[in-house]
Amino acid sequence: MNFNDQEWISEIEWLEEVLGETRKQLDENNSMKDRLETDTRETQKEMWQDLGSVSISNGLEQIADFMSYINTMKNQKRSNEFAIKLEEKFERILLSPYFGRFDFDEKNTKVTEKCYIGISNLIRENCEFMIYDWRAPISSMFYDYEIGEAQYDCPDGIIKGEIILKRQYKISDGNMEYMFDSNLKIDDEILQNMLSKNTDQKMKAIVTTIQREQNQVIRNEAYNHLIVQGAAGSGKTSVALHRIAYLLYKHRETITAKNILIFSPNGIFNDYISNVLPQLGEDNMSQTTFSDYMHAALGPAFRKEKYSDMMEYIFGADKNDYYQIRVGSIKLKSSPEFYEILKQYVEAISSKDRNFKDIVFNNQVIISSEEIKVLFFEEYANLPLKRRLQKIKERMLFLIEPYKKRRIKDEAKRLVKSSSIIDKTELTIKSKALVNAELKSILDEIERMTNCNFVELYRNLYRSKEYLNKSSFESFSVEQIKQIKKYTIENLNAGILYYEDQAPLLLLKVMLGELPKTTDIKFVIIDEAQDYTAIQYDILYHFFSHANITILGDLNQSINPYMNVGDYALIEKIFPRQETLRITLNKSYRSTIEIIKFSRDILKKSIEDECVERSGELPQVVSFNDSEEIFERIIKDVKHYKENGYKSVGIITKSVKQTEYVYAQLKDRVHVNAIIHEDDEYICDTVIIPIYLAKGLEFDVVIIYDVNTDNYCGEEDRLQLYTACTRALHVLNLYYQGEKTYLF
Ligand SMILES: Nc1ncnc2c1ncn2[C@@H]1O[C@H](COP(=O)(O)OP(=O)(O)OP(=O)(O)O)[C@@H](O)[C@H]1O
Repeated sequence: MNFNDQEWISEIEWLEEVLGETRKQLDENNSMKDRLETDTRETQKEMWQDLGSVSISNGLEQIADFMSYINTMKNQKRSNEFAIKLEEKFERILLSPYFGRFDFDEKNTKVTEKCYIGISNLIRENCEFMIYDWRAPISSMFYDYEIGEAQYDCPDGIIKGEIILKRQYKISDGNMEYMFDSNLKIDDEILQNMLSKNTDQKMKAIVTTIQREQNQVIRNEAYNHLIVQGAAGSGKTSVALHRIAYLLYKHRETITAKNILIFSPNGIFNDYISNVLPQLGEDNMSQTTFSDYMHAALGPAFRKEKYSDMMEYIFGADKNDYYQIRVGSIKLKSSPEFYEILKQYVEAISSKDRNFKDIVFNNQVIISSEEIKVLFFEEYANLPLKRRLQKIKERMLFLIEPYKKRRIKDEAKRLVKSSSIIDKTELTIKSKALVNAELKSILDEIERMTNCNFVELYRNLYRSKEYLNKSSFESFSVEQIKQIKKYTIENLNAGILYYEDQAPLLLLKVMLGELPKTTDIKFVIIDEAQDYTAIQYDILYHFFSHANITILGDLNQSINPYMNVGDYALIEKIFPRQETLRITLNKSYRSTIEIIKFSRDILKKSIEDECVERSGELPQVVSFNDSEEIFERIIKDVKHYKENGYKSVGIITKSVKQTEYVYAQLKDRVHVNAIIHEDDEYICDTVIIPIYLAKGLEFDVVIIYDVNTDNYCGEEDRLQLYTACTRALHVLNLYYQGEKTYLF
């Protein structure tokens, strides 16, 4: 759209006014910061001068003075940190103060408000908003409405009116590059422009082009928990991070970034997303992986396998008999049936009579078996088993105590009479020792009745005939179940906890009441949600039942064929239904139409999802005579694409083993990097990487190494291949030698 001179001039004037106001506020802030720094130095100096004359006589008074200095310095530090944050904010505004504007006629008022939208608020002394933060209630209309009737929700209620103008800007280094009116939704032109760029850095903020359906997720607070299913590239991770920024703004009085925790697939991904919140002017939230969180909760016992080691085993190990048992074990323990059985098992052991016996000491019944049963089955029935048994044990020991004391006294008298002990300490030690020996069998009995050893209970599950049998697991043969049970017991005996046993053991601990809930985390984000099992969700819900949980995933990207959620209905059984909303994001933003179409064909199901109309090269599937020919082609490709301005090239393999092999072949012939550990740094360059570490990432160019029948041989490889293809923004090439996989 062309602007007449007057319109352009008034926009430039407004930009100057905004920049001028920002500079003024920046100067004021800087003067205040200087003053604060001087004050802090002065306080320190004064304190050391005063402390230099410490004396014993006025000690207390000086402690009070000292505390007062410390408090003053703490306040000065806080004010200083605040001033630094403000300085950063003003500097950000000077570079690009706003990216959008809409003019809003509020109903029943005669005023039209020009709302400029940027990363942060800019407010004049007279309280006029020169820029609204994109997260302010009024700003939601920028994302939700086109020209015409509009409304927004604010603390005073719903405000209705009409949007009469919508405009977008590109301002860099304080200069207006362009602006245009967008009468419809946030204009595809800007979006297309953003999406067609090459990735030259970690993940970026999308605040200027957030789409309406994405905005619904970012700002949704009507439900405690959200489950977001979104196609590959539909912006789930971006939405998750912008939601965090939104929550930090909305609840700034009560929460900080420390109260938000994101569960992501691995350290590479954590690194990849680490720039988004700082770009939005916020501190990064706490980040973890389920594996790390679980390992900490399980404690130091056992050699615990890492998630990536399990994945490597699944994709890289020889498929011998042992492999079949291991994979069977992973499948069985990740199944919804196993989850149900584990719950039934806990229910059963929690209500099983533990053969309670009378506690008799010195011919006196201290607590009868009937009384213990009343405690166990009635009085403490609402507590989880571990806590119930602990309380019963404490009660028994409490009841024994007076009898024990009396016996010690009697024994001491007897010793005085019958022996030559006169030393009081020796007498106490001896009489206590004698009574403790008498009590040994009783204490052993109490221990037997109240002991709750999780590992033993977990092991017993595999020893029992009742729980794990053919009738519960139709897709497993009797022999397979027998082998899995034996294999599990052997590993537990050897002190090894394979990844598939870790969540069940942890859930057992959780259900029996061993682990407390986490209360300082108020918002939890679970990304790549398809890769969690029902047991893992139950654990997360237990730990974070006080928090709001947002779950984002794509069932079509379940890269672990044996360990995944399978269906969100399972999660809805764990999270209270009335508090949980399921949302779908069905527009893809990442890839060209050609890549999206090619990838969707791999899924072999009809998908109605939309995509941004951006065209590029057709994906190439090329056959070669041997690996060496593939390597030569990859070398040519890397050079070609780099020369043509593409920044990131992902050479995706099946496993770490294959990544290492390809890297060894290429490293001296072309500039490449290899990512092989889950905690490696994200590299925006040419990288060779296994699929399971590449999930969530994206590359300008994706080359999938050797899509032959050896590497992609069965249905269990379909979703991996889909995930690999959908990592590409602009170019996708698939190379193979031998026979091409039948999957596409
Ligand atoms: N509204 C938007 N405006 C601009 N870019 C967007 C928008 N939404 C998503 N994108 C871009 O699309 C790409 C994919 O986004 P993101 O990684 O968040 O999607 P995802 O659903 O998590 O992907 P996947 O599940 O396939 O890993 C990113 O480059 C992101 O910047």
